[in-house]
Amino acid sequence: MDVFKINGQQRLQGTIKVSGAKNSAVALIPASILANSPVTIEGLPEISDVGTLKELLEELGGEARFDAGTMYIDPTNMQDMPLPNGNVKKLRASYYLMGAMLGRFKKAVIGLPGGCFLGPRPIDQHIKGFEALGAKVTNEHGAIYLRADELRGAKIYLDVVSVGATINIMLAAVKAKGQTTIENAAKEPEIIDVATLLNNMGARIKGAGTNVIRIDGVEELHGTNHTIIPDRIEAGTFMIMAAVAGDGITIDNVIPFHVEALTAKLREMGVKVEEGEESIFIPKSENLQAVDVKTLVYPGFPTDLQQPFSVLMSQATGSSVITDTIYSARFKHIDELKRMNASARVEGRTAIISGPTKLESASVYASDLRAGAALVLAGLIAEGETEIRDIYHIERGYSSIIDKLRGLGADIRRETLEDAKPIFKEKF
Ligand SMILES: CC(=O)N[C@H]1[C@@H](OP(=O)(O)OP(=O)(O)OC[C@H]2O[C@@H](n3ccc(=O)[nH]c3=O)[C@H](O)[C@@H]2O)O[C@H](CO)[C@@H](O)[C@@H]1O
Ligand SMILES: C=C(OP(=O)(O)O)C(=O)O
Repeated sequence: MDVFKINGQQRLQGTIKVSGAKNSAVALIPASILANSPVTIEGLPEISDVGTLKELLEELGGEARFDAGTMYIDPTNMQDMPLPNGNVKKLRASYYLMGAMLGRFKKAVIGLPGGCFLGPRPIDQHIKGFEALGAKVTNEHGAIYLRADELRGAKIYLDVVSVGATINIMLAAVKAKGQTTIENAAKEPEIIDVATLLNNMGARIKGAGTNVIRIDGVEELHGTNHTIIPDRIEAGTFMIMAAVAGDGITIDNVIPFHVEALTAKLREMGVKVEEGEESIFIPKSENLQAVDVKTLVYPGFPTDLQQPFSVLMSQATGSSVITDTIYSARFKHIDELKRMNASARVEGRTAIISGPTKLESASVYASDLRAGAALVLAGLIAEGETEIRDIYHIERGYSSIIDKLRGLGADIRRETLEDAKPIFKEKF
């Protein structure tokens, strides 16, 4: 069992480069299943979610090679193998195999997805979409069975604005007969990225990035080359790190427009954010002031940044409040931060954090991906050596994190501990 050890209170300086977006990568890779010739995706992050999806494509009989951020995928010999267990349980985004396989084979058997536990994460809107397109969908012993004689375009109104359902319905609809309309669609940049790949494969999708997406079905999709967008959540994590532990940090390979909600909150706290075309510079921050944050669907403040942001709140003067309107139980990191001397409490969907507090090192557990990111930030500013367990969560989403942080002067290393048993079990 590997852990991260961080010797805190080193001031960080320099340039850190953001990798390709995890939440695009995990949809772009399954989208390749729909092509009748090879697809190449460039700029992919080297994270375990990408490795797991590569293995899943291979389980389907596809050929996939991954080298230096570029994945070559030949989907021509893939078959509709059932995937009820195993790798599908390791990540949330295995649900995209449902839409992609339904679109290509008109049938699929996919185990219910894994990923971070943040409260209930139903997939009823995905299923509603597949059924509207003509699929019969059943849940048998924890696996979803999908089958359609023919997929026909339909008008689908999402009851909940869902990133996953929006992309999954796009994947299933691109080869359906006729027009599909997704109303109340999610608008995240990753949805535009997936639509761009699909359109370059020959699909006809309009409106991605707005709340109404129209898809005119086509007979065939072909291979293409695609370069992924930068990861706005990784960029945001580094911006927060720069505000809390930096002596001047440039975040490179970021689209400043994608992180505007965070930039606005940082400025409200007193952080200076200097935007370039594809970079952001944050000088040393002083006299941070408490703020309140409410997570919302894009372009609102992302739920995926509220956990790292809570560390910054612990260093601000006054009482800050975070309300997570997307997930009901995304506060497991708060107990771990309290072990490090943070002054915080959780009330329902809200965390109240008072500061500024001097954080102290402790042995802590990453209960999920962004909880892990929050603990890394806390370890960077804490006095003494912090040990973070269950780091496999962090490695689902942060590419080369040790090397990147060391490049700024952080004292962080990975160590193997024989006795470290994970306490937050993966949801297999
Ligand atoms: C792989 C990926 O892209 N993961 C992201 C994606 O997750 P994911 O796609 O799972 O999140 P959704 O946008 O679907 O979920 C948003 C909200 O809708 C609810 N819901 C969703 C689907 C459904 O069928 N029924 C339903 O009730 C969820 O419980 C949640 O409260 O968007 C989340 C919200 O920005 C991010 O935190 C995740 O990092
Ligand atoms: C919740 C997240 O990921 P996933 O949906 O893959 O579990 C995340 O990226 O913060």
